[in-house]
Amino acid sequence: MSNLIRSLGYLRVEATDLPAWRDFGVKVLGLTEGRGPDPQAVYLRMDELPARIVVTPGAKDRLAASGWELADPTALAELTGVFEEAGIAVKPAGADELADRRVSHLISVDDPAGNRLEFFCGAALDTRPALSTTGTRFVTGDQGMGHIVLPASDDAAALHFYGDILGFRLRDTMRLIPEHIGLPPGSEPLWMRFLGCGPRHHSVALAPIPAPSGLIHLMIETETLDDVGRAIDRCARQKAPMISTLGRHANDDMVSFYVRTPSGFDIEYGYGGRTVDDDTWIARHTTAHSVWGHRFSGGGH
Ligand SMILES: Cc1ccc(O)c(O)c1CC[C@@H]1C(=O)CC[C@]2(C)C(=O)CC[C@@H]12
Ligand SMILES: [Fe+2]
Repeated sequence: MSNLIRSLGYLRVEATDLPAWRDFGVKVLGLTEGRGPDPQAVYLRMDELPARIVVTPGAKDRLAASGWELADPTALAELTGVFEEAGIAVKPAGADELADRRVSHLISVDDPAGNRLEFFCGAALDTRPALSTTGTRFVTGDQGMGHIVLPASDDAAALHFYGDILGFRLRDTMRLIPEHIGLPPGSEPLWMRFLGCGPRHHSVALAPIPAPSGLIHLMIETETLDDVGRAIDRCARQKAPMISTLGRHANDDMVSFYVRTPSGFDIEYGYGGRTVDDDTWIARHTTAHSVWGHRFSGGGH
């Protein structure tokens, strides 16, 4: 058990259509375009970090890596030791990768399902404020940039890696109905695991749902409900494919909707998620994904 990771820091996405991503990020999501070392990349900001979503040109649309923030080089060295003890291959970063990500220290590993994770500290701060042209403000800080849902077919292996090795805490479990995720009825029970590393209810969830892009969704959270309502209006205006209605999740209380990105995974756009205290939190188990709403269409979920 390490308990060294503070929050979700950034995502690196490879995409085939960069102009579509710039428009989607800025005009639909209300993110702010930043500048960075790669003139071909699209840097999307939410706060004082130089970028939270970095989109680089690629032959395929895929999540290249999620980046997780640690407090300092001591914590990162400790985590490196935890991986080595567990027999997990650690790839140190070269000077080019550090410069590209604007962090002082970085290592990367693959989880048991093959999802690439990067762990970093010493992120650069951007002195220019991230002023969204849509007026949107995002909830980040010690809650990080949001949460991600990653594909993981082996439940026990995923729980061991994220729980026992990374030290994430299991915050909730949901039983999935096979028909809801496009599988034949009556097969084995399927579990979705929600884990957290800080005050945010979950920073990562793991689901046995295949995802061609390597990501099921990224959740980003706004400061007001009106920010979510205005984003729904922008989806309609920009013809961005909303794949769920507005709803409130049963576990983290988030009021959100889902929209498809140009890379085929989804953004959950939410407001009002709960924070938890590890000293008093009790992990529960549910079969209902929402208190109301979240009717999915189109995308198959
Ligand atoms: C159930 C739930 C609670 C809080 C969240 O932030 C959250 O994203 C979810 C899961 C939504 C979930 C999904 O990501 C993939 C497709 C799923 C499994 C469905 O088919 C219903 C719920 C969907
Ligand atoms: Fe989510």
